[in-house]
Amino acid sequence: MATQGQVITCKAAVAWEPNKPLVIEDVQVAPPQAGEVRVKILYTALCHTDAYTWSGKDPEGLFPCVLGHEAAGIVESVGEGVTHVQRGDHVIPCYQAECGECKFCKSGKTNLCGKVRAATGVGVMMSDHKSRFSINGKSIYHFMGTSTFSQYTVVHDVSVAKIDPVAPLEKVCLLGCGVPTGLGAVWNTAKVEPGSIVAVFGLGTVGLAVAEGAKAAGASRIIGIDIDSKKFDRAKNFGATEFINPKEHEKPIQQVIVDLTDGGVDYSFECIGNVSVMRAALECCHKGWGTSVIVGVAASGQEISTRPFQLVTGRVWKGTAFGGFKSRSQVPLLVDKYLKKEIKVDEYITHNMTLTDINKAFDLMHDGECLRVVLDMFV
Ligand SMILES: NC(=O)C1=CN([C@@H]2O[C@H](COP(=O)(O)OP(=O)(O)OC[C@H]3O[C@@H](n4cnc5c(N)ncnc54)[C@H](O)[C@@H]3O)[C@@H](O)[C@H]2O)C=CC1
Ligand SMILES: N[C@@H](CCC(=O)N[C@@H](CSC=O)C(=O)NCC(=O)O)C(=O)O
Ligand SMILES: [Zn+2]
Ligand SMILES: [Zn+2]
Repeated sequence: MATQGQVITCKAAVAWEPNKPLVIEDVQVAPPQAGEVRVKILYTALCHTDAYTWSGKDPEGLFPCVLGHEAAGIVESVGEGVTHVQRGDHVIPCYQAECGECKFCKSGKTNLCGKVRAATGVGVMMSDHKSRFSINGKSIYHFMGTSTFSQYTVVHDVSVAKIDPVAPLEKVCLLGCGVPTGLGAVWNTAKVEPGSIVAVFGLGTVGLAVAEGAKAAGASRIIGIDIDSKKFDRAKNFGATEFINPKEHEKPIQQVIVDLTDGGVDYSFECIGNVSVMRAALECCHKGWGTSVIVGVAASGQEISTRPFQLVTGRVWKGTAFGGFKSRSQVPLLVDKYLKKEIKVDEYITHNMTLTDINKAFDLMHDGECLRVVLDMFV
């Protein structure tokens, strides 16, 4: 039955309130308006940023909403004026847009895009400042411009990347967030050179992707740091060469690392979202040139600090969003790299479940064994 131009009623996991179990609801998804695309989401993964917003600590978290931003699907219909994708295209929704025309996109200095960010930060579509999701007339907010915990979602056309239809959607959904973030933090943000010494704080999906990216960049030592030593064995397969558990040391972790590396590392990456660790990650960098990249998302109200002397003496503190990748143009290239077996993706998927099990899937994320859970949206 043709659905184009019609409201679609489908299943979605709705976050009615912070921290309350998500509820699988029948939601109405309005047709895409001009400059919008309605996507049938086939697979979505869960990212810790979904859990962060759900917790109520995200200043941009609005409820009720449909969370989710790491997914893959097929275009169901497009609104007026949309030319770069059409019905049937395989796509990855991109929480970081790329319009190619705004001040940010044209700067050549950042992957951030300004076109729809104000609207996506308040859970609505740009054209009319309204949501396309509702339940019996009650409006439900969008999230990160993606809302992939729904069988159908509406995104801005600048927030969707067309990919090779050969790619398995149940795998490449991961290229919507965590894996590109870690790889790009190394390749685009830090620009790690061959022979570098790298420290990775936090060996979840993002930290492992940092290790993978650092190995590909030719780093000579990749030091993995985690408070859970069970993470270490697996991290070897992603490129980490040595491991430190801060709990097993009396000295501050930055001092332990400085002592082990003749003065500090060339590059460090914080992949946790803990502001104390962010400080340690900066301070374990080598005087004169060491660069630390903040990747983890810290909750509202948290602040970073260090002695300014750390920066005066040449250390550099940076951050990265989506690993600095320009989404619409570079996500398809990452898919191609996966198809050529140049980057890992399957290895980050530890669990496969269904949309109905989404609350169990979130529980699993606290399990030390879990990296990414992929949900099949239509089982
Ligand atoms: N900047 C960006 O564009 C993005 C940021 N993120 C953020 O990256 C962070 C990491 O994401 P995932 O890898 O999925 O999370 P994860 O929870 O799977 O991994 C975090 C790891 O840090 C370890 N850890 C926790 N506290 C620690 C401490 N004090 N010292 C050392 N290790 C510690 C945990 O044992 C775990 O292995 C999250 O904050 C997430 O929101 C995720 C995607 C994109
Ligand atoms: N709303 C949050 C912002 C959290 C954040 O920093 N998000 C990252 C992506 S995390 C993905 O899993 C990001 O890319 N930020 C840039 C952006 O434009 O949002 C808060 O206010 O804490
Ligand atoms: Zn994410
Ligand atoms: Zn732009």
